Amino acid sequence: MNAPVPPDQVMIAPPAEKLVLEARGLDFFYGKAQALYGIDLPVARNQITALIGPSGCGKSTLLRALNRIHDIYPNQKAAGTIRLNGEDATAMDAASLRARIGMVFQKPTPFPMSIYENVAFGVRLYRRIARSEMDEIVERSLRRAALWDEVKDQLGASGLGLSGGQQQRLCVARGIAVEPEVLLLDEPASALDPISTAKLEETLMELKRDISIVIVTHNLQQAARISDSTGFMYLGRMVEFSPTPDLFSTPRLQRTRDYVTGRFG
Ligand SMILES: Nc1ncnc2c1ncn2[C@@H]1O[C@H](COP(=O)(O)OP(=O)(O)OP(=O)(O)O)[C@@H](O)[C@H]1O
Repeated sequence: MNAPVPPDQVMIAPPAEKLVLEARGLDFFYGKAQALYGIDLPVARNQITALIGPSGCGKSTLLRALNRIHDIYPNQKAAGTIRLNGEDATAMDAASLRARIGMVFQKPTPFPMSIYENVAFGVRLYRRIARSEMDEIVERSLRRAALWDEVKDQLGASGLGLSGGQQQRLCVARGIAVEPEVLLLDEPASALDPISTAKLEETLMELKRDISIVIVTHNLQQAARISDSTGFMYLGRMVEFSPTPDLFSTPRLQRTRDYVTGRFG
């Protein structure tokens, strides 16, 4: 008898009723070059989902596809299904989609305007509201991003004058001010010192009560510390997706084991 062939993919997804966002069979192309192959990504509500994998495996591409950033590049194309709270996200217009799925990038990207305006700007794109209500939204968002105490006396100062860690939390505040259902973060701590990283991680752990989070990270300890589920990607494929403790302590596939034990990557 032949030995059983090991599976080339393991997917231990959260129960369907817990999913807020779900990608299925997602392919992505930069011109003729295919960067994602049939990706399945289940994102559970009020959880942190981490994406890990070696450089170039497609983690950023996957986040960008979920946020439909490729819409502005004529040669980039995604195919497959993406459902957001049961709705077909590929049929939504990009602006409404981005109000519901926010994104924070690797480098802090505050706008060249005041701290207050950085947070208010996105809200104004979607709603016309009175100044007093905007003040409340700005304060609430800065509090939830754990930045309020550090900036409450300088809301009129430029966002560019903050430290890198503060700028990144400002970007989180900007991202959550529009109250998205999902927040995508692409290596948000890669430019931060350990103290700012710890603050950002605490912020994310707090935020997940209200917002579902997907985070790309190269820092395996960070994924293990803060996430509930982890997806390991390799060469544009989702190789193993499991509850985080399982993926790190008892990975099913050899390739995942090699990566999480630092044998390659
Ligand atoms: N703008 C682009 N045009 C063409 N190919 C691209 C572009 N951006 C990324 N790619 C390719 O797509 C693949 C996936 O890249 P991606 O940046 O998504 O990987 P990643 O896992 O996020 O890497 P890293 O961890 O280094 O950020 C790579 O082969 C990369 O060269």
